[in-house]
Amino acid sequence: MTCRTQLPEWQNLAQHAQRLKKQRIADLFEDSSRFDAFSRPMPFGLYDFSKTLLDQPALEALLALARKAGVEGERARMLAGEPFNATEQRAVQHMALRAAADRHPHALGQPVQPQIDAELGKMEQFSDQVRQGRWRGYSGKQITDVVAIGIGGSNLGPQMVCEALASYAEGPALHFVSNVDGVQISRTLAALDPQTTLFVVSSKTFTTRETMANAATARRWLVAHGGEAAVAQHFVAVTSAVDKARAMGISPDNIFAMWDWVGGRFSLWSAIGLPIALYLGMPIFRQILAGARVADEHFTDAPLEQNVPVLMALLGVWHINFLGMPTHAILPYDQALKYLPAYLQQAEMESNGKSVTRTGNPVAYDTGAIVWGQLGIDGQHAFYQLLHQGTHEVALDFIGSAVPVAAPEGHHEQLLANMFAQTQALMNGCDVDAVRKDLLARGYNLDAVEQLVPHKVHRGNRGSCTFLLDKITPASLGSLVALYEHKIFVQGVLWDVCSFDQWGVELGKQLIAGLEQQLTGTEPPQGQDSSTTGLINYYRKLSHSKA
Ligand SMILES: O=P(O)(O)OC[C@H]1O[C@H](O)[C@H](O)[C@@H](O)[C@@H]1O
Repeated sequence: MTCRTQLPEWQNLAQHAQRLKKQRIADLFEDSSRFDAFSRPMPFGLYDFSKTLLDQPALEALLALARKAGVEGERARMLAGEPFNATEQRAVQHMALRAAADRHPHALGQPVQPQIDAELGKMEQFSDQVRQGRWRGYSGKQITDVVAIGIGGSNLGPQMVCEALASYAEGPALHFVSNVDGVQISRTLAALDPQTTLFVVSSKTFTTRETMANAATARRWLVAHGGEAAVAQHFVAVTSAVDKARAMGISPDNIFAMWDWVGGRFSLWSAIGLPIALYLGMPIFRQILAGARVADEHFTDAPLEQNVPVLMALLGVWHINFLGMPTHAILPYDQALKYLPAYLQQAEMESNGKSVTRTGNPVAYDTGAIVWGQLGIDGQHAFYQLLHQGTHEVALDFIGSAVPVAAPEGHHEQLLANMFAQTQALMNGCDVDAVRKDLLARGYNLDAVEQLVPHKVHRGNRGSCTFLLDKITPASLGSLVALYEHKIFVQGVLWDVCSFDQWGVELGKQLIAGLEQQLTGTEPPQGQDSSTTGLINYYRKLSHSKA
């Protein structure tokens, strides 16, 4: 495969970028059809990318790159269950988890639908039992609280979804524990009754140290109150390493399977979603899957120029590689989407934060966006100053919903007005003349006006995309998440990187055991750099003086 930067399509895009950098986005709106040309219906909503520095020739050049990179062929390979995760020789079949009955997905030649159906059935049975009070704890009481223990892909998806759809909740109270910092599990357990608490230990590998430490602490707490026999009624596991879960004393009946053809950060649709089913009920979980399926069908069937995740991916490449904007902020204007930025941060950065191509050659261009963000309305009072007047340009996704889930009179309009106002202010800015006029009208004297003008000018021309969902529902949420998943896939193809492995997280993990030993040891630390030695010694001095 030719290096991307040597493709005529890539070079053509560089020329378009040079041309457009002299252009103002606001001026592109002189074309009265701009909104129609640069927005698309998306499942359960509308995607507006008209407020970006893009015109029709540049958009066509981006689509040409997508064709040249073979997005459609690669999509077919992934869907066919080929070893698309090449460095681990695994299929990539998270779409199978929500596939229509007639799709018959395969992974490496093996049908996967029977396993998926069986696990969904098991989730249904178990979550119904717990929610209906038929599943009893060791003293015969119903379950009132579920503690979901897991980290990364085994935490972020369920936590994001449960927060988003909390208004549908009518099951047991739900608590998430991910951090090995003992404060989190201690505080969680302190407020709970062991007789009525169920633990869901989620870990694809069942080796993740943070999760294993938290599970062990929870287990000790339970056993101290209810004895060893209580584990069977109070612990369930979700994992692809069934043997390891059994070794923790969890009964095979209480182990929910996942598979190596589902990446952790794409796994909320599998039994990793068990906390969702317990909290919201299986019918809601199935609606989430159904919404994602609508997005999958859009992704697989819509032509590239109408295909929202393809357009999202292309815009990302445009911003990063041609307009020099390496960071991407996710700005939800809906309280429900509070944890979406954190969720997408893992999904995107762990997938496409790579610096070699699929054949192992160094890339000659930037990959994976640096994803960050938080609820937009809070961000306005925190970091938007930099978005409006800072030296960095940031790619921005504003996400709101037309119909609120619940809002006292006037709140939702105010929220949406804020979102639209920000996108306008960023794009239009406020030039010297407008600032001067405003200050004079406010009665400032001429000297003060001239001093203040440079500080108050907003140069504008800062683009953004807006996702306007009809309403946050289980289906629309499932669809939105699936659209971002597909964006990640397309970007991986455009950048020619392996999006479905994460070797970069391993090295740090390997060093932990040795360091743990040295922290607790008394011999002078061996084999460390002087920085780490100094830190260990400082820690030891304090921890010994505490003792
Ligand atoms: O589900 P687990 O095996 O416990 O893994 C939890 C997480 O930890 C790893 O370090 C990876 O970076 C993530 O991709 C994964 O989701």
